[in-house]
Amino acid sequence: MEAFLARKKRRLTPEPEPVHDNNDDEPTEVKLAMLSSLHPALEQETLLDVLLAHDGSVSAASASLTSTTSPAKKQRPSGAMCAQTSLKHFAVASPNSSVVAARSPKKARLMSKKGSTLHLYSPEDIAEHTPCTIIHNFLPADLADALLLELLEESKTFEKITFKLFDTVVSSPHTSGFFVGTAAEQDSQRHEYLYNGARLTDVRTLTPMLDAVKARVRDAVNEEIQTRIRTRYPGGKKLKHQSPRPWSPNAAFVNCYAGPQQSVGWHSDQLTYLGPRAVIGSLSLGVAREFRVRRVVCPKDDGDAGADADLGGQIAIHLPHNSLLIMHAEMQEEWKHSVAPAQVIDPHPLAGSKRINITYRDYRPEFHPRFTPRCKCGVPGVLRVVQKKRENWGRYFWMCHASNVPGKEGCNFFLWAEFDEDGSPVWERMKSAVRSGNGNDG
Ligand SMILES: O=C(O)CCC(=O)C(=O)O
Ligand SMILES: [Fe+2]
Repeated sequence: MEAFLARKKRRLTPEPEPVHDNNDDEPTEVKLAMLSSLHPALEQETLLDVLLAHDGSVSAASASLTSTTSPAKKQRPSGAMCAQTSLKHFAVASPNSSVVAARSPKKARLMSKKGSTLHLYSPEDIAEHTPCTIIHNFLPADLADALLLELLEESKTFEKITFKLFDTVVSSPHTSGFFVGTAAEQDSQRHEYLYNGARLTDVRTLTPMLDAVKARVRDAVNEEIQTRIRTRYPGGKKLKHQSPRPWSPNAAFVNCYAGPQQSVGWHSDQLTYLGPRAVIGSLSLGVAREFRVRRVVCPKDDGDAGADADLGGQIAIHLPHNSLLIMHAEMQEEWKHSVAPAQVIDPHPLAGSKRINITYRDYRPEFHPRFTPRCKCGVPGVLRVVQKKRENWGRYFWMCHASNVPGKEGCNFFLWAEFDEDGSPVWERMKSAVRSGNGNDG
């Protein structure tokens, strides 16, 4: 919820097409990429149809295309009628992810093309092509409806979040409320934690229903994490810096989107209090909206920081009422997400045009601001990851957050973050970096 502004458009540099050998064992999307490299003027949909018509033989498909009289003309398939024409339309290789499909290492990653949106509905497609998994009809229907009604009532007193962006104070295009488990946590959140460099004044305690649902979300998320590790991560092992401990949510941000125009801009969630490789459980209630995800692409050279960050298109995950989306450990560092304004919505019988979203989060005790590095402004720093420069790509660092406080200037504090294999901070190594002068090179 901390970042909701659309980023500036940057120059895009096309990525070279992957080169593959002709091999009958290749999955369809790889064959499609081969065919595409042989017939670059033809649409992927057309190529797919021809490929299927030739039983997956690239050479036969290619020969038939070569003999076609007007190859550049798009040939629409007859009877291709569905909401999602084909996932194969989006096949490109993606070189810079820490995660590969464990079961099918040769499989090309599907990614939406620049400027296009790939719409995903089924849990299988979402698990395969995004860093998320989804569980539809997560709660018993009555409980989901009751929780929705309770939060619609709560949301009447939610506020837009405001923060300072450069010299302008901006406010989020939706409202939010923050809930924690106990009165002690409420007090600590009000007086010790910072969000966008500012204190939260409105911190509430979890309602009994939010608390009961938290336990269900916790169990489901832990199961999904294990499945993800087993089936998709290299060697069936958790990611480096991912916590091996069970995910244990102790806070919930609740967002209310009061109509189709309310939204949240492209962002990654702040890792400052969650630590690296954080997992988030996100429950949607009310009107169905599109949750968009986009991979952060490593720029080709540092001379043009972030130049390729917009390369590739976006994937829209449809979030109906009562669906639980799990953002897995690879999400925040390597992907960005947003909820775009909607052109049209289907009104929900209880919520009208409103959508409620609950993100359950696990605030790790070792990332309490009492322990994290403080800058010259005297406030705890913010934890970020290098996403815009090829050099040090994916490395974590602490920096000053005070520049986001309205009316306050920040300092140039910068410190590389050091974590052990399980993502716990290694403060000693960070302190020695400061002593040796390596902590302030940002
Ligand atoms: O509304 C959603 O589904 C996502 C909200 C979100 O990204 C956030 O609160 O950080
Ligand atoms: Fe988010």
